[in-house]
Amino acid sequence: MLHCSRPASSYASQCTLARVYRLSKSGIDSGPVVNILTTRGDSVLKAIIDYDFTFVMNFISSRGVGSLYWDMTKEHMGIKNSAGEPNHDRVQKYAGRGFRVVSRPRTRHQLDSLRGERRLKDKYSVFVPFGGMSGVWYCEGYENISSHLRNKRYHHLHFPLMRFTPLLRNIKPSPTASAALRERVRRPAFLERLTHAEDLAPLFKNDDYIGWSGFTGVGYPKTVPTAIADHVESNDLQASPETKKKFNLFVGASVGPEVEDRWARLDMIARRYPHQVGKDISKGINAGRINFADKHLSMFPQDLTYGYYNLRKTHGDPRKPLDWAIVEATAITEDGYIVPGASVGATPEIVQSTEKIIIEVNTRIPNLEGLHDINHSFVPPNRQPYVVTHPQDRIGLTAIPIDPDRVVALVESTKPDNTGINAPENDDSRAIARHLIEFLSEEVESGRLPKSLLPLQSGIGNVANSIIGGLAEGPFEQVQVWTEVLQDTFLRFFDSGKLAFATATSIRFSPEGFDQFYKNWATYKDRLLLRSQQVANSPEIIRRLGVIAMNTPLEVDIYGHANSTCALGSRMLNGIGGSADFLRNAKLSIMHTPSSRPTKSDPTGISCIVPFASHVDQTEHDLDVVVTEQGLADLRGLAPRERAPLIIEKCAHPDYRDMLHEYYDRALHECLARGMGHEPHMLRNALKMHVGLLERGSMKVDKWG
Ligand SMILES: CC(=O)SCCNC(=O)CCNC(=O)[C@H](O)C(C)(C)COP(=O)(O)OP(=O)(O)OC[C@H]1O[C@@H](n2cnc3c(N)ncnc32)[C@H](O)[C@@H]1OP(=O)(O)O
Repeated sequence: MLHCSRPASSYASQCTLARVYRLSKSGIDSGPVVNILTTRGDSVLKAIIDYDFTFVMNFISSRGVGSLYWDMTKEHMGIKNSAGEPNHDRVQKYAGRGFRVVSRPRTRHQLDSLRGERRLKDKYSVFVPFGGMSGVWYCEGYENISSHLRNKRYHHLHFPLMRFTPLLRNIKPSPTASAALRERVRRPAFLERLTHAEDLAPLFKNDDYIGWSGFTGVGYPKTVPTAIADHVESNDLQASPETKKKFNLFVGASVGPEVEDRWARLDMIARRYPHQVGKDISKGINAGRINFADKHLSMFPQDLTYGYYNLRKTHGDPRKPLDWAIVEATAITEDGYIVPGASVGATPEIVQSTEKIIIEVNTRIPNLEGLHDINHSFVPPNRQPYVVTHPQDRIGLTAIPIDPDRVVALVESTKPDNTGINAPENDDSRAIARHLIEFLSEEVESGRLPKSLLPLQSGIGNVANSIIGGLAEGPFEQVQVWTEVLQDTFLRFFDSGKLAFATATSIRFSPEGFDQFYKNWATYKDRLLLRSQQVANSPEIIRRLGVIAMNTPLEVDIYGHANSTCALGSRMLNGIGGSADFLRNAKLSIMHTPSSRPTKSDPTGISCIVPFASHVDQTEHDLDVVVTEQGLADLRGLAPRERAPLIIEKCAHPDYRDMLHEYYDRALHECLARGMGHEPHMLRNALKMHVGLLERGSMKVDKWG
């Protein structure tokens, strides 16, 4: 039973308030209480807005639930609106409910939201209407219901002002669009959603599912993720389990370390799919703090749209795998479509799969309109073929279509992509490039490849850089590239006149490479296309074009199984990336690696040719060629017992060659004697080299035992 009383209100006389009815279960003023306010004016909201603490700025009306300071309410914080005794009994009351009162707001956002005039429908408010409308209405820039509802139904709820202490007025102006931004954003309605990144930061809740644009450290959002990290750090949110924020982060591939590694250092990442590069993120994964699932890059966007990543998500709209997409654009079209930067990655599927979109328009990076070819993702049984028969075929749009109603905020960014220099070439990588160019020349001579080769895919790292650099000086003309990432040496390849056309999903140039690229944009732009990773890495297209795929593993075993991801079978490095998308489907599947790598105690302590790969990403069924600086093993058409001696002889480092031959000979002898000699192993010794590395810092084995 509810009791109703009508207490005198101390503030009723100050405003339009007529009556306060107090409902409580017990009839006394303790326990949960509901105040029903009636006013003399045309709306009760003025009475609420005139109240002198932000605590009571959260209310239920006949139309819905509103909060004028929802970010502070979430943080259990209230701000005094007028002079008075800090231990005032009304403050104590809220303290008893777990709030704390601050006389000075702590963040710029809090200051800003107290600035001068407040309206019910300003950008700091949130209103959840009852019935008939889906979703949350975020005022002004945050609205996601149709504008006629906003304008018509809520018009009478506008309130002209709120009185605040002069100290807190006009602390920070609203963002105004720069001339550069106005030029880039051709849909003016989006400019009305222009927001400070730091105002958005408190909106992200623990366990939110967040997608970012970006791929191999380019085209990722820089400003909002930095503001979120600043908010977490400056408010010391990670110190307590109650305020701690850990997010589920989905990005096409890696992004700049200044954001991703920082999030990892602040322990803000609960889950990260499907590829990453960075010391701190990898440390977080291998220390067990971050759940990472490594996925073929062609499959990640489709799995997102299939709803595989939100199967266990317990909040939000189940049809929307992500709560937020934060994406970088270099321009926005009249239709509100996003023109990405130097990568496309999984952005089309990320914006397709999200409830809310925040766009960072980067006015420092040139508008790259025309560089992209974008497809929409359909799910089976409505999936369409990608009708590409030549690398230069365009099959999509020049910008990423989005639902404009889902765009909740726009932020201007002027931060560059943080790419750093490309891995430098060295003697080993040049030797590998020479072996490969010789092999490809023989293929042309024998008629198995045309003179211009077939479209090339090249991974990242110094070997890939050397191969492409070598091709710039090599014998092949009118070469085409169908790849995932372009590195600096592609500029040399273009400039040599030997590269006719290249398509990828990302351009990962060094800062100097980008300078050269942007300066000479006119000369490159017609010979280049960026596509989504689902198309760039599409098995269907790779197989149709007969791509020549070349990637670096950690280790290859004597039968042709390769490990690209887990050092010593356990320690995750970056992830499989697109290597297996290409190697599984290419016409020529090539893995290149130095034959050995140094450890602290032994300059050749790691052999990249091992008896048994400690983790398998690419299998013997996929690989055609293994090449190291020592030589090249052509495995095509060979059975496992033919492959092993060839790989050891051609590819192993001399420090390991005899040891590996002995392993194979003994394994063969033992397994044939048992009638199980198809792919012979001595299981007791198969990982002995790895154990040696773990225990002694070297893979060298004295005897097999
Ligand atoms: C985005 C894309 O997908 S591009 C397309 C191609 N993508 C891929 O191929 C993805 C998978 N491949 C990769 O990530 C890389 O090629 C790698 C990691 C396999 C090799 O890259 P490299 O630059 O040659 O590796 P690097 O020499 O720096 O070795 C990385 C670490 O692994 C260790 N390591 C390398 N090989 C081994 C090995 N066989 N056993 C144990 N540890 C090893 C190194 O010592 C080094 O350790 P550190 O970080 O403590 O110094």
